[in-house]
Amino acid sequence: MVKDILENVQDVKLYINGSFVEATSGKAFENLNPFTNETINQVAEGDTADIDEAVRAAKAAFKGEWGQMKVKERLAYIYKIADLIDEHIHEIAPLESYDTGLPISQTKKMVARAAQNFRFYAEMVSARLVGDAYPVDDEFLNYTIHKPVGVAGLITPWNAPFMLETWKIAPALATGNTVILKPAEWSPLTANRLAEIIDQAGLPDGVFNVVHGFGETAGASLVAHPDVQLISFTGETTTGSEIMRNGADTLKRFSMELGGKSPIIVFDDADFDRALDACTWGIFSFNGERCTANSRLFIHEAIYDKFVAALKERVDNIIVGDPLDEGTQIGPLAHKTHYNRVLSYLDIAKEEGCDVYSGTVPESYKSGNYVAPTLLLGADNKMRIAQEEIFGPVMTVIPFKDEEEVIEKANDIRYGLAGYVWTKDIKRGHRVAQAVDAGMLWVNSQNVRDLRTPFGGSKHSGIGREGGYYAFEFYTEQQVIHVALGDHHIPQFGKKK
Ligand SMILES: NC(=O)c1ccc[n+]([C@@H]2O[C@H](COP(=O)([O-])OP(=O)(O)OC[C@H]3O[C@@H](n4cnc5c(N)ncnc54)[C@H](O)[C@@H]3O)[C@@H](O)[C@H]2O)c1
Ligand SMILES: O=C/C=C/C=C(\O)C(=O)O
Repeated sequence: MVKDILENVQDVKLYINGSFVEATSGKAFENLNPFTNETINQVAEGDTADIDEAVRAAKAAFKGEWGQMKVKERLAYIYKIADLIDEHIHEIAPLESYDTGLPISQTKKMVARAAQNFRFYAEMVSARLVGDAYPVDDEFLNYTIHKPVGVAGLITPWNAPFMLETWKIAPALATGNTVILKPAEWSPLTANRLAEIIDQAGLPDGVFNVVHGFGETAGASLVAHPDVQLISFTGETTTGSEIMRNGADTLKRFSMELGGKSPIIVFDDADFDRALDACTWGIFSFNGERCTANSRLFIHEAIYDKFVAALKERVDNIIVGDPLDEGTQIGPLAHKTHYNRVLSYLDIAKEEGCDVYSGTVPESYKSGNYVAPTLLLGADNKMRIAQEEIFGPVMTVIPFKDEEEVIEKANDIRYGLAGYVWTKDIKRGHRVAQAVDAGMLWVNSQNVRDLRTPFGGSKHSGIGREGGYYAFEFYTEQQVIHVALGDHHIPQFGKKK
């Protein structure tokens, strides 16, 4: 069945105003399979004209049926999308693996999480999208309501495309906005599948639109469009800055989920085996292309040798393979360009004096974008390989002596997305977690998500938060209504005495 799905992948069109259409320019770009670097299909290359068309449709839908719809009815569509995703996991997950190189066992879980994103926001909106009341004695009742903002522009990356797209689309739609998604150009297949699912769910035309294309053209036009009220962006830090510059003239509201170089700190009293499991999973799952990956390991000097020996054994035994094989733990990186960038960091590591320890890639996979799981040993936090986001299955390993030193080093970086602390000392666990400058910390755990909590980073890792109530702050406009309950005093300007 999977073979049939992949052999029958069609060219991808734009989804605008309820129809699948070619780009206005007639142009298309090639989509490659990271496993073979062969062409999968052609993708319609949207640009300014298509963004204009999509914005027109989204604006009309917002003013029309979708904007007028009762909340219960709107949320029924959101639940329907969740159900349809669940029904089609077994075809969406292989498409995602085919397009990105992510192992199928992991994409299956991510697709299930995507369905959950829709369900979660339908529940959040029905139970929690409430305003506040501010009675003022018997003079006023002031209260707030949340209104959708309008047309939402969502710009997403290729590293976990389906899950990250739905993490934005679900709250944007559930709160009543209309949406234009600009997916990453390296991973268009499942965004297209989502358009088909949303079409099947029967949402009114123009409520959800997908414009494929490049960041510099389609993405930039979406950011600059005066009728797009907000941009939620996930991607690289430098792209985030560029987008903020380009959106300044039209005063866009921004949510920025950006890069990371997150520390995992393992103290000598940590549960050794669990810390080892978490540390390996945290850098090598998603092929290391995870924003919250623990890409900097700080390991206490008393257990450094033993922990590194155990890590090497894991690296030797990780199953590098075909992303569509159930047993595969690491697949090829999403694109040749990114692969070359990640490899360039292995050269930099050698130049900076690290001991580069890599697993192996089976000979039969040499045409894919495979980077073997790699440890950069004997590193110093000042090195480029400790400061820059590599975004591959590569972990920088740094020894430390004491708590004060490790906190300073963990924070000596421009990023602040996530962090992980391993210790059996509960006081130290809290203390160190609170001292790390990052948006999200986990104590004695890998990156386990709770959709209710604020997701996002500090410093150069982002602005704002997604998740739970935090999505309401971003995707809705709070309006306050002041109602006089009696005849309070009004100054009488210009009234003759
Ligand atoms: N903090 C988070 O939640 C989070 C989650 C996932 C990924 N990321 C980060 O994303 C990066 C990897 O993703 P990527 O390489 O796709 O990022 P990227 O910044 O290159 O691209 C992301 C998206 O932005 C678009 N884009 C590029 N230039 C644009 C422009 N000038 N105007 C508008 N849109 C533009 C791209 O086409 C793509 O859709 C990593 O840095 C990773 O850490 C962060
Ligand atoms: O690449 C960014 C993805 C972040 C989300 C997670 O790591 C996750 O939710 O598992």
